[in-house]
Amino acid sequence: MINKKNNIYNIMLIIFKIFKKMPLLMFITFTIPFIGGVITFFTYTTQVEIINIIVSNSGEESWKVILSKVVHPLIIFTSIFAIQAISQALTNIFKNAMNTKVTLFFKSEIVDLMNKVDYEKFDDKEFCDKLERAKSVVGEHLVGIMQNLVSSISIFSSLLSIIWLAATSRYFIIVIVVVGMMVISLWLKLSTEVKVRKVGRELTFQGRMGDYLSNTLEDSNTIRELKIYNASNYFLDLWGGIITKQHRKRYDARRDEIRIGMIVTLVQTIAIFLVLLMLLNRINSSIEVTIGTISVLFMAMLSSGYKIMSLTWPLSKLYISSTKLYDLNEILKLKESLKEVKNLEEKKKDSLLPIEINSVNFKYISSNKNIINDLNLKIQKGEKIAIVGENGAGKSTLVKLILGQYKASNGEVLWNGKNKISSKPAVVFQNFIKFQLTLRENIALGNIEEYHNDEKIIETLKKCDLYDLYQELGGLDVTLGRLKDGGRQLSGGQWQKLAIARAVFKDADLLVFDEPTSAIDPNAELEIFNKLMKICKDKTGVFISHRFGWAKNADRIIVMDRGEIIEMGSHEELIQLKGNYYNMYNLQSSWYR
Ligand SMILES: Nc1ncnc2c1ncn2[C@@H]1O[C@H](COP(=O)(O)OP(=O)(O)OP(=O)(O)O)[C@@H](O)[C@H]1O
Repeated sequence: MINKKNNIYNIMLIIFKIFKKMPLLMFITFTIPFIGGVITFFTYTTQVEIINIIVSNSGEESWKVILSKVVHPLIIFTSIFAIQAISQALTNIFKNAMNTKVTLFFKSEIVDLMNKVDYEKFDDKEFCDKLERAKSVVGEHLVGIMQNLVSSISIFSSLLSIIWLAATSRYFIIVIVVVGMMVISLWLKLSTEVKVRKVGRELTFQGRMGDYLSNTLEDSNTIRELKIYNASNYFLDLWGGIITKQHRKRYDARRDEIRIGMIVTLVQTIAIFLVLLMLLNRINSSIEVTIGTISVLFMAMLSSGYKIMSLTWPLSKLYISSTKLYDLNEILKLKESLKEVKNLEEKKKDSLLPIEINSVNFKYISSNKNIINDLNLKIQKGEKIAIVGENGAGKSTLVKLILGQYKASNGEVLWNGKNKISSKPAVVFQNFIKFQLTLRENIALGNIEEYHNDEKIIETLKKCDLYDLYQELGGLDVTLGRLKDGGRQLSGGQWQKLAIARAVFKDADLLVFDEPTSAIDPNAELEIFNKLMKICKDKTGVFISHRFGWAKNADRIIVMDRGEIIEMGSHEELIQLKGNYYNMYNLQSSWYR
């Protein structure tokens, strides 16, 4: 049984996914450094050849004759170096291309999942945590993983070239000793490196805490307050305690590393000594073993120590960082299971109306009580409905059910007689988005097909009281917000009007406004509300607020309390009823008198 949390399993899974997506690019990116490393073997063989030529001719020939004999292997030697330099440059080019594609691929997979998954999933804490961790992997983290993979391949293949060189001695036991030395040293070094890194990771919270305390201690405002309470020493002790603890843990981990480092050096020295002994023993009995082979293999084995050290670095990093790949794999698995869920295809001609809510109960995943209780409501085509009620009454939840974002726990919601929503209404949410894009984009995102329809955009701006802003900006393509240097800052009210304009631009037959005027001052509020009523003249409008003043002009006012509709009717009817609406209306209107 495979442990799904196993780091290596998760790396393999991600590599497989990347390979499926971009087989050629991945093949090239991994193959070039591999070849670059393996051809080191030919630098060794030419070195062997050069040394052998020099040794065998040193007594008899003049230096010019020797030089003429080594010219050929020297040319091969420099050509291999040139090929390795080119392969290095090519690896960097392909690596960068692959990093960009990999980031784009996984990011779009996550965004796609977020679009497809039921809205309710975002109330599931476990899902949200997993999603956050998966998102954090994509980008820098994944790029780091790919870099480490490529570096590991390159170093690993250069180690292979040493094994290949050992194999040329035609003495099998030498290959075993060389491979054994490499495996043992790599395993020992890798296990300690992983241990040290794990300690580093465990210390990240302590590190952040230490930084926080250290910065706090140097902050003049904090010093002022700590001085009053005479508490600086407490903070100093807290900080001192943390850094001493960190130091001790790191020291323990490093002490192990030194011990293992000594064992590794011992293993390598013994292996080199053994190989040397075996080769010297065969020097007179075989033509395969020459001074050249011995000296080059000796130097190559010495350099393998350094290569193993440099391989443990990317490998241990790869191992540690791949713990996060588990979350990414889990999220991608969920995406696979949603493959069948096609993005809602907008059938603009399909009307959503009337909307019938029949005996609906609703409860959030994270809550154990009903937020909507046995609610019945019918919204007719062309109606303007105001939903009012105190904070937490369930107004926004009811709207989420109307929008089809959440499914009723009991009962049914029908859109034009169907239990599935087939087109999207236009909505202005309480926490609307301030897109740091141009004025045009902020409106056209409501209906991207009309992106170039300047006339319609300007008409919408006029309807939503934003024509002055448009004139002041001098065009539709001016960037809004803080992101761009010189970008135009807007007030909260202006941003809210933009969100309203975006919804109006959509041309939907149902418009929903969840607290559409909360950021707008009371004087402008009534004006905007009256405008919204006009905008919705031929449409159906659902307005939510816990302010009662502007609901007067709605065809029907729904008063909610604790998930139930407690009163329903026109303003006049509810005033006559002298119930909750009457009391709250009078109370709120007294604030403005
Ligand atoms: N995602 C959620 N998970 C769990 N409980 C929620 C969630 N969203 C809202 N609630 C709870 O449901 C109840 C109704 O919230 P809702 O937002 O529908 O009220 P509201 O009438 O729109 O309030 P307000 O006027 O403050 O916006 C509240 O008790 C709230 O805490």
